[in-house]
Amino acid sequence: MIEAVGLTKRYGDKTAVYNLSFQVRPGAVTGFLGPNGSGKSTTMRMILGLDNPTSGQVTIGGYPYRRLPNAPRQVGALLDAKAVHGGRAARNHLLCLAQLSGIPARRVDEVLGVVGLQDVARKRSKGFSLGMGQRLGIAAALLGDPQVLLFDEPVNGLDPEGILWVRNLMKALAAEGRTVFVSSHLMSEMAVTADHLIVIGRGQLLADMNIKDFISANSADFARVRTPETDPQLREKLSSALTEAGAHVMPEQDGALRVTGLPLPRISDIAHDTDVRLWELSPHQASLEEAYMRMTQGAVDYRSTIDQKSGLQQPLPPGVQPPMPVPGQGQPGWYAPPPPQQGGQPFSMPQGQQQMPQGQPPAGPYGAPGAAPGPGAGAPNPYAPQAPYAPQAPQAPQAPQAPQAPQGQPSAAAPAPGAPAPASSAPAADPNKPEDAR
Ligand SMILES: Nc1ncnc2c1ncn2[C@@H]1O[C@H](COP(=O)(O)OP(=O)(O)OP(=O)(O)O)[C@@H](O)[C@H]1O
Repeated sequence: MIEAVGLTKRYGDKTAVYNLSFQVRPGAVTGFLGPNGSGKSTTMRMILGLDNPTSGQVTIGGYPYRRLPNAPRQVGALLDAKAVHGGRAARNHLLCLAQLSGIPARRVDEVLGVVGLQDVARKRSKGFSLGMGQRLGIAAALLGDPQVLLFDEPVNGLDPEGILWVRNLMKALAAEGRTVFVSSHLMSEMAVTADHLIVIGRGQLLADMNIKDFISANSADFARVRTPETDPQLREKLSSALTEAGAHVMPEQDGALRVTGLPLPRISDIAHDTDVRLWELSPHQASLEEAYMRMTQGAVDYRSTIDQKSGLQQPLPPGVQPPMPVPGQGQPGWYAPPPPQQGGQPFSMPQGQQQMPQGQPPAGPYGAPGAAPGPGAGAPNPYAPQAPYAPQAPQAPQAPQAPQAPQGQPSAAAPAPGAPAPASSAPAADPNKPEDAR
């Protein structure tokens, strides 16, 4: 188990992590989420002894990483896939790591097979693609057959087959009782991989809960209502009647209406009373992405602006409307708060219609996709069936409270021997400036 207590890290004036306390338990995949610059990599570096906390502590199995007996056999990590000697062949890179940790050489061939790199084992890693580099980093993490594994953005650059493989790998490792802590910005992937979530924003804990609880706590169910396309006036008529009855109604791109704040039977009654026929009236649950966006919207530091293309844009032809926002694509305002709802959820999802799948770890050990038979490639390749996942629309954001400005001294990074290299850094900001809110 990984346990952080009051973990704080400051780089000069910049507070990267503030007073984080959480536990990452064995036997589950724990997703580590947060916007860019929220402190995920910094936290992982502190877990691995690559950075010293300014205050607080983090332990693995009760020990700080640097005091862990034979740490590389107990903890494996992928922090930065580029942190390899590019002139060294993949196999030699792993052999060096193995020798440093007293791991037998045959294990190197095993992990090369597991990640599907056996055919390029003797090639220099500087010629590797991003995805091949990720696979090599994962191989290094698995080398010591550790009980605790940390992965920072492991699916970066992987092809769809590789993403599926990593998903199954994480689940299989957790099913074997290991502690698996994985950061990612790919919400759809996290939704089908993680059992538990730790979410941070601006270095502070925003949520530490089961993934299903996270979605229900941060999103509202909604109804999709579709009126006959042949008569657009019916849509307007129903929309006004629903709004009058207290619903929040948003048009969707395909002509349907997204309705929150009223139970399904009430929507049906209103449609009947206003003499509007319905082509669809269906219950929906928000996705992890929508729940995440809602929770973290107030903690996003780096936000894009609309490209005005000043002087470059052709005016729209007469009668042509600008495109509508698409749910889940993050347009400003899409996650705006809906009006208050009475009694919480407008309606509940019927049993068996929950869209968040639970982890379904493959029965056997993990294997790489497309791994040709070779040294150590004997592991079966479990493409476990995946539960369906249908992203739906977002709801209201809740701005997290701005952290207090903690007092403390910056401390220098000090990599531990045999541990992965730290991730890159960015310019510091003044934590006491109002716009930084730290
Ligand atoms: N060595 C460093 N010196 C100064 N500031 C740093 C250093 N490392 C990280 N930071 C700052 O700490 C904050 C957290 O960075 P960190 O890399 O941990 O975020 P992250 O959540 O991993 O981001 P991303 O999702 O973009 O990878 C950022 O504002 C970053 O600029």
